[in-house]
Amino acid sequence: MAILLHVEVVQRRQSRASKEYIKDLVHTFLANFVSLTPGASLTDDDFYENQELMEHVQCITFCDVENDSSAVVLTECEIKYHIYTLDTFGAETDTMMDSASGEEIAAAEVCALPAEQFHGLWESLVYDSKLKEDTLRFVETAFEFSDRNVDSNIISWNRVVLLHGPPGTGKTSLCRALAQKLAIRLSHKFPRARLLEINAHGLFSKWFSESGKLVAKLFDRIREIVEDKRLFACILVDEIESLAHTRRAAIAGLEPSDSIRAVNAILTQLDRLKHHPNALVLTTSNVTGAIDVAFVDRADIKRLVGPPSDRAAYKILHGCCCELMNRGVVVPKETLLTLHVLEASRFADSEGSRASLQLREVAMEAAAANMSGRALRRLPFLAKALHAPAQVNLIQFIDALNLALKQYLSDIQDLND
Ligand SMILES: Nc1ncnc2c1ncn2[C@@H]1O[C@H](COP(=O)(O)OP(=O)(O)OP(=O)(O)O)[C@@H](O)[C@H]1O
Repeated sequence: MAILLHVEVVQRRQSRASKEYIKDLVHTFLANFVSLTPGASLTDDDFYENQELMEHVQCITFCDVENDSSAVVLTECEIKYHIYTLDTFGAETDTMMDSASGEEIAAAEVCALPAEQFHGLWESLVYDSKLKEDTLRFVETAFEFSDRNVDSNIISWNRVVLLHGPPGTGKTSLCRALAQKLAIRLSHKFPRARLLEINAHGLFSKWFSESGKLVAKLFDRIREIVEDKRLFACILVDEIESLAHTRRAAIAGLEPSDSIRAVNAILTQLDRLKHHPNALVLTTSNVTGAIDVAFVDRADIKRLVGPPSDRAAYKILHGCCCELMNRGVVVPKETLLTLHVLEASRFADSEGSRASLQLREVAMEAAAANMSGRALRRLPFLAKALHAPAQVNLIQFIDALNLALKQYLSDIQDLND
């Protein structure tokens, strides 16, 4: 069976060419390649000699659902093209006024998709399990069921996703990346797409005398958006546990009891969205135990998102080092081996593998300490700022990464003591 390869093509905003024309252009260009690596992208640097591509295309990314890293042979692939432009306007904050206190609350952020700010986010997230692919497939299946009018009384699905796990493991980023990916993949059905991020923590971190009304107003606005059946709407509720926290505080008499009503209103309103086949609810939580059982039950897919394993940590640090070499921060540009190549050589020590093996040591130590993806991505910055000479080569930089990691672990230890 042929491998399905999705080729995502970002068309330049100023290009007026038709999608069909861009598709032919890219297809002809790809005939120059024998194999491609899923997750890889081609930009100006890779096709600057092709005038037509330069004029119309900003970036070409390859993704296949089965395989996230090893190369695929083009003649064995069925290629699906997705041609789109990126929205550059950024997010718009939807504010609401609590008329009793006069305080203004940022209730939601709305942004048109696919957005420039989320470009490449999907590819930058590294997980060992098939978390990204599974989540994407789940949502695609939910939309297929809706398309085929599968009776939801017989097979129930709500188009609600819950990602939970420790802070900094990429839950919010994954939700945003998923929304962007779906906006691209489902554009034949939904030519327009929006991401609405509800600030649950902001709405409930403090009691506003009119929380109930604010929730109602917020969902009036969301309903207005989802009424457009040709628009795909992703509603992201970060830190959903803050709803449960408010409920508990109200029951304990620490908050006015009508705050329970406001929280219940959010849950009911989220529930109602399931009647809109163009709406998807994405939620995240740092603490699974504290989430409302009523809510957990509604989510079709609940996935634990943990800190990167040593393999994922290596991939993340590998990507960081390559970026710094590409930008001339670490010079000269040298080859860092991928994990596949290291494994194939059984981690044999040689001139060409030394830097990679040292980087792997750092990755293994970071993973053993359960370092979050967020902390890991910050490590190269700390290494350059505090532990590297002004002119730094790759081996020196990996030494600096090691020192930065040691410092991080000792700072964490001090905090825990
Ligand atoms: N597995 C990962 N692969 C690559 N990058 C990661 C990974 N996990 C986290 N990051 C990076 O860490 C940063 C923080 O991620 P994000 O805010 O999405 O995490 P979170 O789990 O939602 O955190 P919180 O619960 O504290 O809000 C992002 O820049 C993201 O790119």
